[in-house]
Amino acid sequence: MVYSVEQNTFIVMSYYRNGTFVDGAWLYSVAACKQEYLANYPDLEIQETSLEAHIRDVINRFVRTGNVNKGKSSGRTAVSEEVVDDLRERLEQNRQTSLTRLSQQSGVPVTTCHKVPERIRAMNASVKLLLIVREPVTRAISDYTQLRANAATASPALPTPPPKSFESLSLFPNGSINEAYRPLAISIYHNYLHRWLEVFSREQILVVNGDLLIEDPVPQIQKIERFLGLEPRIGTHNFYFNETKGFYCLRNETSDRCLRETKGRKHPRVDPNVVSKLRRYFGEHNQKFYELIGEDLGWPEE
Ligand SMILES: Nc1ncnc2c1ncn2[C@@H]1O[C@H](COP(=O)(O)OS(=O)(=O)O)[C@@H](OP(=O)(O)O)[C@H]1O
Repeated sequence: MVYSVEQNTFIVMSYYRNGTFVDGAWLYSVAACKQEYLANYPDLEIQETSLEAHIRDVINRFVRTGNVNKGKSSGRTAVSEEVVDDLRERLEQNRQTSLTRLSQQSGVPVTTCHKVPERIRAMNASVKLLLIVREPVTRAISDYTQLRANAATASPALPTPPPKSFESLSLFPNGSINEAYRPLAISIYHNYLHRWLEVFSREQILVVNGDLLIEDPVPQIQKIERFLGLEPRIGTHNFYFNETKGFYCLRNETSDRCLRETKGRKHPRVDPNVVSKLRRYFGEHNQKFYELIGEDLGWPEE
């Protein structure tokens, strides 16, 4: 069966329109999209299983290329979370991969990341941005924990090699720091923030302390409300500490809701000497970051 551009466009719109926002994440359903498609095109004879496969194809293509139909691409690539995860994984597997090669493998143009601030300004020059940062070593361990969890679930049918420790990925055998290890590199915040400050004024960006957001969310959310010029509505009555999860969860008149399991994973124990070494390494980078934001976040340097 050949689908028209109109039908494929309908599929993409229906798929995303029927998404639901649950526990801080968007969930999409092929089944809901299929039902809507069948209701909209009742006269077409179609096998439901082949329609499901087609919906998946169209969505994958759309995510990969930004197009609903096969054929010549517009040259623009939609960089979805999946694409970012794919890039990360490729880098994890082979840290020597050049940007050019990575770009060829993934279809993401090398310059795409560099253009994001300009593209956002082109969309809305007075946009307000939130930058949530955690102490860089904790962030790196969080990132490592997430990558390890993703690798374990990626292909459950295949035997996975035992995971490497955070220590062995962060340090070379001679004890020097592996600066190319992505979870560490991404924690050097000034490397990224300066691009945004070339495009947006400092007043347009609110830096939120992610560690305080975890410990005591209400004051941080209230800061965000003020920054966004929203009517103050959030208070302590909106949160309760969930002992099982070990994090604050949301509460309103009708329900309680925690962030999903992938948020707030237990981190592995990391050798305190390695943590100290990494904190010393981040010291000068943190100072550069503080200078850019005009605020000292007081992250430990040992
Ligand atoms: N209330 C509440 N519940 C659960 N988790 C919370 C909460 N507030 C902040 N956090 C922290 O959010 C971290 C995950 O957010 P990320 O932005 O790193 O997630 S992701 O990379 O987009 O998946 C996640 O990091 P990890 O603890 O390393 O899992 C949490 O510490």
